[in-house]
Parts: sequence; C-alpha cells; structure tokens
Amino acid sequence: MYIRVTDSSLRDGSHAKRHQFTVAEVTAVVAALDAAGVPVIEVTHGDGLGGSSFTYGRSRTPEQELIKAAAETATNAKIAFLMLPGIGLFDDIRAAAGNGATVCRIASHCTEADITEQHFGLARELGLETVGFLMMAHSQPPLELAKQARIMADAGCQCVYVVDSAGALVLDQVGDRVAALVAELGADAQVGFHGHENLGLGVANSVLAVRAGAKQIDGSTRRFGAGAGNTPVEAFVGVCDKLGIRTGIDFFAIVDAAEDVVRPVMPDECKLDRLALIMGYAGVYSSFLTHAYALAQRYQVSGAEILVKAGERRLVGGQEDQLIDIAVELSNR
Ligand SMILES: C[C@H](O)CC(=O)C(=O)O
Ligand SMILES: [Mn+2]
Repeated sequence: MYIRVTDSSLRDGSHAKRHQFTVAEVTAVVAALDAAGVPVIEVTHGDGLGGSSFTYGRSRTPEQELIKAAAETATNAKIAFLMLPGIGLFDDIRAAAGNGATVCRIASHCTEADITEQHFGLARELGLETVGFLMMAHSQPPLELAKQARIMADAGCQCVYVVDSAGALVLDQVGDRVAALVAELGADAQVGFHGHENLGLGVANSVLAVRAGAKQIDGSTRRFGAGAGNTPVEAFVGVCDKLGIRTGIDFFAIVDAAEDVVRPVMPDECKLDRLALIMGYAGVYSSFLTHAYALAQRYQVSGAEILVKAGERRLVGGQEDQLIDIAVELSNR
C-alpha cells in the first residue's frame, strides 16, 4: 500500500515561526525534504494565501517569493499551497500557479464546504491538482463531514482531508470520520488526514486514518506546526516502514533533515506544554496558540483561560479577533 505524504513545515510551521520565513530557510528545507523523497511540500503563510495581515500576522517575506523559490529548488517534490476563501483571492491562486506550485489546497470550516466551490473550479481550470480541507473536524459527526466532503468533491476536489485542527480527535474518532468520507466519495475523490499533536496522537491517529482508507497524510518534519505541532513526518515514516506501508520517503534521510536542517529554522521545539494540551482537550484551533501567548502577555492574563474560553465559545479559524475580546474580559474581571 502506498500513502502520499505532504509536509506542511513551511506552511503550518509558519504559525510557530510567526510567519518569519526567509527565502534561504525555505530553500534549505525544500532541498532537504526533496532529497529525502518527500513527494509534496506545502509553502504558504500559515493562514494560507493572503494571510499576511494585522489579524493573522505579517509575513517577513512575501509568500509568492517563497513559493517561487520552493518550486525552483524542488527536483521531484510537488509544491503545494493553502488558501482559505475570503482570506486569499482568485488572483493569489493564479500567482501561486504562475510561480510553479501545482497542488492547490482549499480550506473551509467543516460545515462550510460550499464556500470552496468556485475556488476548486478555478484551480481545475488552471490545471492544478486539488485538495480540500475540512477544518475543525472534531466538531462534527462522521456523516455530517461526509456530506461536506461530497460538496467539495462535486466542485472538483480530488482529495478531501479530515483536518484535526485542534488535535482533539482520539483514535477511532479519526477512523470513523475517514471511513465515512471513503464510503461517501468512493472513486470520486481520495481521502486524507491532517493531524496535530496536542494530545500526543498525531502518528497513531494517522495510522488509523490509513487503516480506514486515507490515501494522503499530512505531517511536519520535527512536528514544525501550530499548537504542539503536526504529525512528525520522520516518526510516521518509521512507523509506516515497520507496518509495510510505503511512503517513498527515506527514513534516515528525513531523520537527518529534521535534526540538521529543519530544527535550526525553528524558533523553538513545538512542545506538548500546558497551552497545547488545553487546545487538544478543549478543542481549540491550533493556530490560536501564538495569539494566546501574545495576548496573555499584553493583557497580563492567563493564556490557559483564554484558550478554555475559546473552546467554550467554539471559536473557529478566522475568529482570531475574538481572542482579543476574551483577553480584555479577563483583564477587566
Ligand atoms: C489555516 C489552518 O492553519 C489550517 C490548518 O492547518 C488546520 O486547520 O489545522
Ligand atoms: Mn494544521
């Protein structure tokens, strides 16, 4: 069995890096991952095309420059980009394609797949491979997710991902969701899984996704991603080798890339610390972590309390500004 791995270090890792990647860093990471046999490498602002802003955090380097440098560096790997309709625009998709990216990944909250339809249409017109992201997938039951996946597939999406944005899904909860999408989509589209480490389950959850029929799995080398980070690619590859699942990635080469190339680019290890654990437990969007740290500092309140309240209010990606409201309320209390 072959599973295609997409490495998100240069996109989900952008959250942990506060969007400060340089061209030299992106080039070094792409070269190392490509040499290790990683088939797809995602490069974009953490919140997707157009994410560089006051609300989400400004990029140090325009993301189109990073995409272009990545595409010029990779010899075998495809370069992917992420876009969230409303944050990115059609012209951003055209520019990314013009700069050499070939995989277009379009994300919506998992009850709002209909906002992606026109974007999948454009991506297919441009000849791009398409992937759909149903974010915060823990918040909906399997059959509801399957209905949303059908909307994406009918719009031209070739692989719909169950996205565990909060790292809140536990084992069979992943398998059940993936199985529901596989049953709904059949031969119309593949199914993928994107995990976070907030409860320490990225690799185990990804294996269960594969057993339920997922054909594409996301991870980040050295877990370089939002929250406690993503499924570590190097550990997933090692586990796949032992289970007889082929990824085409060389275990020793990806272990070296993690230690020698990716770690030096990271501001810190992605840790399973108090705030990350609370995110997984309370079902909070992983990219809120750096915002919670910054607001806790600015308003002298508890970052843990900010995240618990964000979980109670069921905030979704794009509602970063409401974290400010919570911090202000806590500081006035
Ligand atoms: C825009 C988000 O960071 C996408 C993602 O990686 C997730 O929901 O998880
Ligand atoms: Mn993610």
